[in-house]
Amino acid sequence: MKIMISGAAVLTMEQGSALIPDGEIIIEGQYITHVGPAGSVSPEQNFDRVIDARGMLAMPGFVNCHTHASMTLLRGYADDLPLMEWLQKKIWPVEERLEPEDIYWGAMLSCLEMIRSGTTTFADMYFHMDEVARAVEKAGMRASLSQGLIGLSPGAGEALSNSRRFIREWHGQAEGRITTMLGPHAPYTCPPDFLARVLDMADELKVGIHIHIAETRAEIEEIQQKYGKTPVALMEQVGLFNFPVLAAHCVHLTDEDIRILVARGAGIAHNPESNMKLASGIAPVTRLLAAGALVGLGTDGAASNNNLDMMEEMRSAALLQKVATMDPMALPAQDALAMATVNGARVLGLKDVGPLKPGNKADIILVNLDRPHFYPRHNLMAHLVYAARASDVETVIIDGRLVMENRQVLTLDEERIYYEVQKRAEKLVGAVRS
Ligand SMILES: CSC[C@H]1O[C@@H](n2cnc3c(O)ncnc32)[C@H](O)[C@@H]1O
Ligand SMILES: [Zn+2]
Repeated sequence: MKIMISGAAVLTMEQGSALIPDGEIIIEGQYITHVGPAGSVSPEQNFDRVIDARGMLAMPGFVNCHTHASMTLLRGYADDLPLMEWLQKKIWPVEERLEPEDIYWGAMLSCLEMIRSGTTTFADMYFHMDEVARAVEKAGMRASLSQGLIGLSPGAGEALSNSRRFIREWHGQAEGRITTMLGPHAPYTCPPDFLARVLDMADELKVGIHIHIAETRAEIEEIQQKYGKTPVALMEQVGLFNFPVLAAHCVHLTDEDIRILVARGAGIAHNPESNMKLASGIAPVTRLLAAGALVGLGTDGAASNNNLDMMEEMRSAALLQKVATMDPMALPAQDALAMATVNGARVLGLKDVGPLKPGNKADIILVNLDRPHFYPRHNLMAHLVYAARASDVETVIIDGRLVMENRQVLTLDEERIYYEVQKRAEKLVGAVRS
């Protein structure tokens, strides 16, 4: 399939975030083969599709660096609680009852919500990940998937073996849109001896590790009390950072923790809305970026956010750093936008995903600029971070394929998803409450 997008303002998000006011993009198969100003494509070329994108902004799709897709099933089920109480009293008891089909439909709802808000790639950690992989394949999204592992649970050994099978079966599937990692949940659920087994497997399979680290004060106190170290220092001691790491949260960090994360090249997924809602704290993003850390943005699951909207997440990230540091220049729009897109792709180790340039995968969204909140046009990047909303995303292309056009999702049956999710959520929560 050869597609041309013409007439759009193109925000390439290449170094310096170049904006082409009236641009042309060519997509051939999965890849971008041309990005240039109007008139740069020779008129003799033939295309299967020409998308007239006048009045639109073309930009890289959002990369949600940390979520639990199927937790859309539990959206609004447990709110206004701190993390440990939320997990132990509300979430884990329901998760024990989840059937594979529940996970599939929760992930389908999540894909629908993400596509409709311009997310093209997400990183997921959960149970029954074959079902999430099936949903990703069907939706046409790109994803980095990790089977969640609770080292303290009786079934941890079996879950680890199942991770090996999952990685062997799914890594590189869906025309390469699916990649995989190992997913030990957190230092407080995965003790060092279990993590050692996870690292042996990472070495065997040559995959990275997705883990929650330093999310709450309670975690810091528990790990300090058990091991006499911070969670990051403990992870350094067990050898975690000898592998590519996707570290979710990183809220409570010492200067030494930041030094370790930067020196070891860890990717960090910042989740501002989940951290606010669970009152976990404010991640030191400004300090991390100043130190040279690689930081992407995530929503966390829909049970602690409560949506998967990366536009909103960008705005929250920028505003939160300003208020935390009392500095209005903290996390400017351009940096928030980079975190939500191209830097997110780097955090997930996706080498040919990110900036709109020839040779990169065609993961492109078209944002409708014909809206009151996008006028006047002083600064489009500021508009995207401080004024845009998810419904401004008009069209989504992933891996060179149209998955949403004029707000119609082409790969998914919305009505069926709503029906299945409502039915399953009622069964699950009703069962726990009764
Ligand atoms: C082992 S699968 C993933 C596991 O993580 C739980 N979870 C969801 N959100 C968070 C969070 O913010 N911190 C820690 N754990 C979280 C989820 O419910 C699954 O049990
Ligand atoms: Zn999480």
